[in-house]
Amino acid sequence: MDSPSAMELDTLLSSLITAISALKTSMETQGFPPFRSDDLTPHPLDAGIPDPVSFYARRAIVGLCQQITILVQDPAERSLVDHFRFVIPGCLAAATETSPSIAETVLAAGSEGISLKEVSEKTGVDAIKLRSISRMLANGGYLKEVSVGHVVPTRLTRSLAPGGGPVVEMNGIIPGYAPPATIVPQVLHMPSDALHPTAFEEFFKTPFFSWLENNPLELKRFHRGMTEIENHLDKGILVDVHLDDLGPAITLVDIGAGHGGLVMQFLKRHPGWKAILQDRAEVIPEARQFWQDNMPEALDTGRISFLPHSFFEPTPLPPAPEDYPYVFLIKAVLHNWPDDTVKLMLQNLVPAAPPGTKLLIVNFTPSIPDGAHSLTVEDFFKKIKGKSMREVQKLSLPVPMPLNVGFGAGAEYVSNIDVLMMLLLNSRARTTEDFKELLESTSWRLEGSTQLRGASSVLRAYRV
Ligand SMILES: C[S@@+](CC[C@H](N)C(=O)[O-])C[C@H]1O[C@@H](n2cnc3c(N)ncnc32)[C@H](O)[C@@H]1O
Repeated sequence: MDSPSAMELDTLLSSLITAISALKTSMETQGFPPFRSDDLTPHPLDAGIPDPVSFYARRAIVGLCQQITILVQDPAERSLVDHFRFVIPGCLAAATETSPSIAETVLAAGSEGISLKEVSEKTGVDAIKLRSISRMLANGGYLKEVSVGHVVPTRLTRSLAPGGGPVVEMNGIIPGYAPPATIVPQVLHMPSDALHPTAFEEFFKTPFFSWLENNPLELKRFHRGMTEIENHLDKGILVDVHLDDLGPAITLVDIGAGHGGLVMQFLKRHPGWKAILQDRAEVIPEARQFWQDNMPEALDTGRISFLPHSFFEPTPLPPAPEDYPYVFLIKAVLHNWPDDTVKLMLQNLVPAAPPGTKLLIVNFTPSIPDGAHSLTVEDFFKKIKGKSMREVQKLSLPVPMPLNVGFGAGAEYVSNIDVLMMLLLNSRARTTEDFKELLESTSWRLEGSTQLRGASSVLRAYRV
């Protein structure tokens, strides 16, 4: 008879085979080429929005592979490997920061590859350091050492080369966001609220956003990195958020709107809608210019207007016209603030929100454990096969067994952001349960949440 641990491994393996075969079938149906680690051209699944089966199959494969790793590896070795993970960002920064960078030099060499000696000459990186760094990069799949001292690029090398993804820009601000992690034990007992210093403040003696404002170079890279993250990890927001049921005539009020790029897409999709973009006064001229450049007719017809106002103060909005009720939208803002501040922000909308007013929150949302269920990976892929994302959203399926909560490592990025927000801002990535509590304490009720193909979800609430 199988021992219990052998059975667990068997279940993981058969689930993995199911997920891989779902991915392969989906790719073949769409005429996509197979993945190849030496393919230097972007794969169609890495660009655009993947179909639902491919999206979930990739998540399941990553999650299951990690579960297999942690099941079979010596726990002491596993934890020691995790302990040393802080060396990885250093190597990623090393691969991107010189000019030319290690990554672009290896990528430019093409499939023939290049000797580390040549990479060292071209980039100016010390040959001995380069060897260690490149071996670490090879462990992560960012390049491959095919013979001693000779490396070839892989399909991941591009992600570290200029224009390849968010990491190239984000590496620039490591000196800001990595050091606070070193003092976590010293801040563990401090409350995570607006009244107490963050790990960042304990380390740098200044709040994170002030530090950014005082470091214009980092600030520039931070904003570029944010845009890249949205382009790469939250591609699903526009296509997967469906708001038709809100009615043909509403006034969307975007709180902390930035330029209001998503609102612009919504106004294009819903010709009867108007919108108000609220942000700090200094952001409004840029936002107005963005609309002037991209949708000037919305300015001319008054469909878009701007409200310079801090969300820390009660809204100055007059009651909405009856035929154009307000629908509030808060996108990619709340994860920057601790709970007490978020409560204040939600409370500040109430004066302009008669009972029934809708509120949409688009944010990173870590999963919570599903209730008891028996849905397996095999059932999951059978149920979503051939379905559109909208149909999949309506099925509201739990994460299939034996995957860990939220597909585990399949959605690891959200856990990274959760901890980063703790370190920098005494905040967190909030689950639906967290939001339920915050909303209920501020005259709102959570109606439900919808998963998107990306790192975010959309939560719907209404004013009670
Ligand atoms: C991470 S950005 C998100 C922008 C936009 N919602 C998006 O998804 O692209 C956070 C936004 O909050 C705004 N913000 C920060 N403090 C604010 C305040 N006190 N009142 C209003 N907006 C504020 C910032 O100016 C910025 O536009």
